[in-house]
Amino acid sequence: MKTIDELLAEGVAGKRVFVRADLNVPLAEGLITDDGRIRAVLPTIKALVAADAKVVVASHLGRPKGAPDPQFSLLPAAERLAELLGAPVAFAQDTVGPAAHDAVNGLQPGQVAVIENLRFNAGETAKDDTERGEFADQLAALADVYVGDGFGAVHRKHASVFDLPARLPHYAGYLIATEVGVLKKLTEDVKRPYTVVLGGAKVSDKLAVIDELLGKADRLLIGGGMAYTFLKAKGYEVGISLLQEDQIPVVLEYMKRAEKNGVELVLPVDILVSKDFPDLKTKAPADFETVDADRIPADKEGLDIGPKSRELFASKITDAETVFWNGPVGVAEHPDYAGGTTAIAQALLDSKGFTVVGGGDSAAAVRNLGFDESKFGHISTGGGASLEYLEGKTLPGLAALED
Ligand SMILES: Nc1ncnc2c1ncn2[C@@H]1O[C@H](COP(=O)(O)OP(=O)(O)OP(=O)(O)O)[C@@H](O)[C@H]1O
Ligand SMILES: O=C(O)[C@H](O)COP(=O)(O)O
Repeated sequence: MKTIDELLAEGVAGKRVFVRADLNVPLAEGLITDDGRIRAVLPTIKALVAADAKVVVASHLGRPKGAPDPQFSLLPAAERLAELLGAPVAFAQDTVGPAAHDAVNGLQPGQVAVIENLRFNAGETAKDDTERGEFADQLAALADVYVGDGFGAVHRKHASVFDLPARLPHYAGYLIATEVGVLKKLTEDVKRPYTVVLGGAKVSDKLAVIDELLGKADRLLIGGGMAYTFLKAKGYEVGISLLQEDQIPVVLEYMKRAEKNGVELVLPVDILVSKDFPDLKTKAPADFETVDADRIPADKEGLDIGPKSRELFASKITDAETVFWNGPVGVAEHPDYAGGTTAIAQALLDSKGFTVVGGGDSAAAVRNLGFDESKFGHISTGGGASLEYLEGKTLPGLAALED
């Protein structure tokens, strides 16, 4: 894999460099609640600016359905990027149309433009190779060189991640190089006990990862939206909690295999439940109660792990030599449901081992809850991406950067 240092050594002045970043930041009413993913790509952008490249930054944001959708505009991210760079950033209101071409053609060496959300185009995420390829051709027309630095999206076989680098000279940016360097440590010679904590809301994406982790981790702690499919598989009522009903047979097989392999599979023993999902805008106090995990009322949903679970999970984290954590264990954006996630973050800090936090929302939760990110071994910008890397899968966005 060629790195950006090689590109800089070859000389990039006046060239149009396409930087595929992951600027998929959490937003509340159009305001960025955590800019960690933007800050993470700054070293690459700054180096290209200093080398007098014309820098074209592209990313997805959220999951729009292949057409423009104002709530997913990248404009707030472009504005924050300008603030962080301390320099103007041009913003194109389309991705490969006339506005994008105008913005790129208007760049002077050392200037930066951001093009609109890649997923406003169906070609970006298309399953069909030809459709994705056609969109990649349109993106390629905007640049001379490709730098892949959107680590959070390298597990996606998308046009800008997988097909575009095949069409341009391609290099890995500093963020990807750092992320891969750290995560590699967790795939080679991992120190034991090795605890993995899984939470979050992308349940169907992340359940599959457990398959591999059952052969690698010593302890698997399941919280967040993922826990309810396991509790349901145990025969418990889960009310209106997040549930992946079709995955129950898979989860039952995981539970059997964990026992056979001697992997401790730890589920919450108590849950904070409510009739309503909390209001994340007003953060108005929630109406919740704490119940044992086998006593979730049929009309309520689980929104955080309870105090007994926090203690149980912490005990499996603090004496581990290696800890990987992806996904808030509750709806941590709301103060009433942030207690579980706070307890997990604190347990990682109390652990004597090497700790890695992975994921956009997990990293945001850690920072927004007031933890000092420098105290963790590594905070990865990728949740799904880091999990799939740990699974040992070939990630399309990394494979595409190989020569
Ligand atoms: N019990 C729950 N019910 C509903 N949502 C939950 C629950 N627990 C956690 N969540 C939500 O999960 C979301 C984060 O999940 P997600 O899987 O996206 O994690 P992530 O760290 O961002 O990883 P990635 O980078 O892959 O997106 C948060 O918005 C949080 O509110
Ligand atoms: O948040 C993430 O994990 C990345 O930005 C990828 O987003 P996606 O899961 O919508 O592809």
